[in-house]
Amino acid sequence: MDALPVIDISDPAVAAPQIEAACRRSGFFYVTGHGVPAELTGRLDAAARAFFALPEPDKLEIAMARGGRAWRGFFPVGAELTSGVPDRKEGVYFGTELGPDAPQVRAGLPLHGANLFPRQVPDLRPAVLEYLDRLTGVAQAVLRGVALSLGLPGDYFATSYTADPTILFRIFHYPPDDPGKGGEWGVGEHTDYGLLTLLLQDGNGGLQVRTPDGWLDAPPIPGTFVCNIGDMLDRMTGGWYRSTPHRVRNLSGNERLSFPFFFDPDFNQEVPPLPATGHAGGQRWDGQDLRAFTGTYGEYLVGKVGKVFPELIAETRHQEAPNLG
Ligand SMILES: O=C(O)CCC(=O)C(=O)O
Ligand SMILES: [Fe+2]
Repeated sequence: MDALPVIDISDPAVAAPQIEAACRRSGFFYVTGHGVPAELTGRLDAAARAFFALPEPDKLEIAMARGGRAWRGFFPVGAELTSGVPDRKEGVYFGTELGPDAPQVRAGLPLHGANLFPRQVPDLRPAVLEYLDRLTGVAQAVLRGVALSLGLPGDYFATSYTADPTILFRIFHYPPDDPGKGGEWGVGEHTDYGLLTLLLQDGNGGLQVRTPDGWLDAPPIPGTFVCNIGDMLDRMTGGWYRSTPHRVRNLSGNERLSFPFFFDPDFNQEVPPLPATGHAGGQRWDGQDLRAFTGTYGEYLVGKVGKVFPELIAETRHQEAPNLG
């Protein structure tokens, strides 16, 4: 199979047929024409590198346990499980910045709240918050193209499922491979949960995508984001657009950083099939039937995240959160 396509999203109507082809074929494509300045991504990268270079006790000052049910903060290498196996990566979890008076926080919704930022690297906070803002615009533009590609009005998502989107953002650090350990996975094979992921990766590479023809590298292309569709878009299109398995292994010998931005449906909304996209999908990679699930996106997400961080879900249960799947 050929390399993944590069799609200019500056005019979503022009991009729409290319998006359709990419989503049908591999579910992955590179996004260009997004307008996010290199100055901002450079600032974000520099601040993130400064954070991961701190001694572990400094990083643990913003440990996820401090984030409580908002599920924000730092986790060390080995603390996150993909498909039941610990990943060779460390990272920081962020999301939409909400203060204690936000209605979602008052209502005790899991995954909502204030971010944790390191005091030692003051540049990280403004870079992350600015980045979340810019990437929200990019995601809405891509979804405009997705809507048009499905024969829906361009603002279909922006006026419904993503009028109040669920936004999660992570910064991952993949240490160089330890040759003695035989090529551990930074992230094991998985699909993403929501609508769209926009991934900024540094120059080291290591992301692989499972296509019908086998595993394909998604090498870094400067100035682009890697975009892939998640399980909710797969479900909404009845499998017409595929949420594709992918994984990461850092064999570069360098410190790899990546910055996945997850753009997902409204936490409180159910996610039924889209109108008039009655295409037949085939059997999914892991045999899971995405249509079997009923409930809100938030319920789906909390159930999924609990498998990745078993301790956190236990803590959230302890606090008697509603609606845990
Ligand atoms: O780090 C990467 O390149 C990909 C990360 C990823 O797939 C994820 O966080 O879902
Ligand atoms: Fe992923």
